[in-house]
Amino acid sequence: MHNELIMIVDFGGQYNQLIARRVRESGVYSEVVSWRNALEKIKEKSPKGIIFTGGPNSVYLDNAPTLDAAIFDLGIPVLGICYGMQLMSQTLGGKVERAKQQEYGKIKLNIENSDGLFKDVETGAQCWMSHFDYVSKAPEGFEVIATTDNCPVAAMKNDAKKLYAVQFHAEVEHTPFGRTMIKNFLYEVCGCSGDWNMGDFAQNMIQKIKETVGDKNVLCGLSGGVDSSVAATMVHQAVGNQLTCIFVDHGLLRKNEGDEVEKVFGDEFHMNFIRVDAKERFMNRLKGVSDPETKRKIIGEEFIRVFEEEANKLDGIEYLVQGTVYPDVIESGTDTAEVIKSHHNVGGLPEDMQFSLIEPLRDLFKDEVRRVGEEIGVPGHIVWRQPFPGPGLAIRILGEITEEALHLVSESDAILREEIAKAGLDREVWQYFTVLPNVRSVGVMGDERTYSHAIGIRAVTSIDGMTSDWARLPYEVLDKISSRIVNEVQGVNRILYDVTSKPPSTIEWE
Ligand SMILES: Nc1ncnc2c1ncn2[C@@H]1O[C@H](COP(=O)(O)OP(=O)(O)OP(=O)(O)O)[C@@H](O)[C@H]1O
Ligand SMILES: O=c1[nH]c(=O)c2[nH+]cn([C@@H]3O[C@H](COP(=O)(O)O)[C@@H](O)[C@H]3O)c2[nH]1
Ligand SMILES: NC(=O)CC[C@H](N)C(=O)O
Ligand SMILES: [Mg+2]
Repeated sequence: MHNELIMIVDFGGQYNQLIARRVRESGVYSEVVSWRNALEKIKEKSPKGIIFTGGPNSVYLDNAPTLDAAIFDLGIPVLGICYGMQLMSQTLGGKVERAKQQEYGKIKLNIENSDGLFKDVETGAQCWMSHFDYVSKAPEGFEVIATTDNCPVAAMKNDAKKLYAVQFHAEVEHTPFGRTMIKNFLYEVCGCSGDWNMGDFAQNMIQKIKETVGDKNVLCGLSGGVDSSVAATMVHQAVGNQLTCIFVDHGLLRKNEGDEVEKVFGDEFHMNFIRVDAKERFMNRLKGVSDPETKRKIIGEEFIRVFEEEANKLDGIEYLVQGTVYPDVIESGTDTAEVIKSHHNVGGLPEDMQFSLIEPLRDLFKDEVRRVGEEIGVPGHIVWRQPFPGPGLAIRILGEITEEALHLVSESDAILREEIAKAGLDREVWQYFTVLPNVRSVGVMGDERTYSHAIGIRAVTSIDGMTSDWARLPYEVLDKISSRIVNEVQGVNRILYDVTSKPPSTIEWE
């Protein structure tokens, strides 16, 4: 029942879970642990290999994250990436310094030895770098296996001790041979056989949920979205009727969404389903609030209060299931990563909550959740729905949420969705919606001056929501959407198209 495991030691880098998913994609299970308790966890779980991530610190400064050198004597293969390589070097007697020439972006890699780690990788291949510091001298016993024009040790290894390290980020898409290299580490170095896949993940998780829940009852926050539908289906397969799903209509949903969700869950799913009309209480609490983080925290708390009230009407509810996914966790801030925005279901949770949480998808990215959904039989039209954030239209209205603002956003959004569907782009574009930036400008309609709202269109392509690019919607489609919105939604006289990627923007505007 126990799968081969690769342990990923987190030093606070931006792409840590990307490493985890590359490993999983290659057929080996992986988990991320903080550097603070890494040694203990590694001893407890005996992984087949260890990967050190990148991180924002410099290894030679006081208080930089570090590790007991004993980790290198366990006989378990280690791959250090960026900060991880620098830490390995310094700990084992090499030298790390601030580079005169920092490397950021796409860089050519000169490979000097292509056995093992670089099997099937051509010299001169492009890799992606992001560092100020560099290894100026490899530790004794190490062979330099790659360089770049500015970096004398871009990769190094000590075959006898099974220690490997690279300065570049093998986990990002911009290092095209990264997947091959990670596979080489797993299969050539660690000797993994590849005994893991998404189907196993789902079945193991269902078993684990069954054991955790026992004979207690469970509530699930169900939005009708991808993540909570997949989570609810897993829990339903684990404990059947002990599960009750609660769908909160907070008045911040898209046009007709409440009725559509109720219909789908009534017709296609055979779970206990309750729809709660909570518009008034959400609107009351949000009155006069315009700060984005305050909105998120209020919404996060109010969701829980609604769940608690519903739980008290039922018997023996101990657990709350949420469809939390990894980007919700990392963007809400962790002990090593910065807060980008408090997702209502993680950073927005109140401290005094009466439930224990069950979040079966917490370590996964959206595209992985979709694969799990397909494995366990969630209908395609739900698995491939575009994401919609829990705080809903509240974070697409900049400033205070009023009835007028809600009307402008939901009506314009309905037009946008209709036109995207008509153009057959709804699978191609990852997420698309309108926002109310809360600016007015002058226009002329029917020979009269107007001073009305602008509406922004946001449409992005993405794989996992962690990074995204603006979608190149055809001009004709944009034209149609623009003219329909200004004609059909009173109070709008200007349409903007958001042409920023993430980073530096985020997908939502708040
Ligand atoms: N209207 C709602 N009613 C009940 N629970 C909700 C609601 N909106 C969000 N949640 C809870 O918060 C979690 C996070 O919301 P999020 O929008 O990220 O996921 P989702 O709605 O399930 O999927 P998607 O990303 O496809 O929209 C959900 O999985 C669900 O548990
Ligand atoms: O359930 C959610 N609760 C939230 O508080 C939240 N904030 C953003 N999102 C969704 O997450 C993805 C990444 O969004 P950002 O680039 O705006 O951070 C996008 O798909 C967003 O729609 C949220 N989902
Ligand atoms: N991306 C990283 O891991 C960076 C490591 C270190 N902070 C440097 O700048 O060199
Ligand atoms: Mg949602």
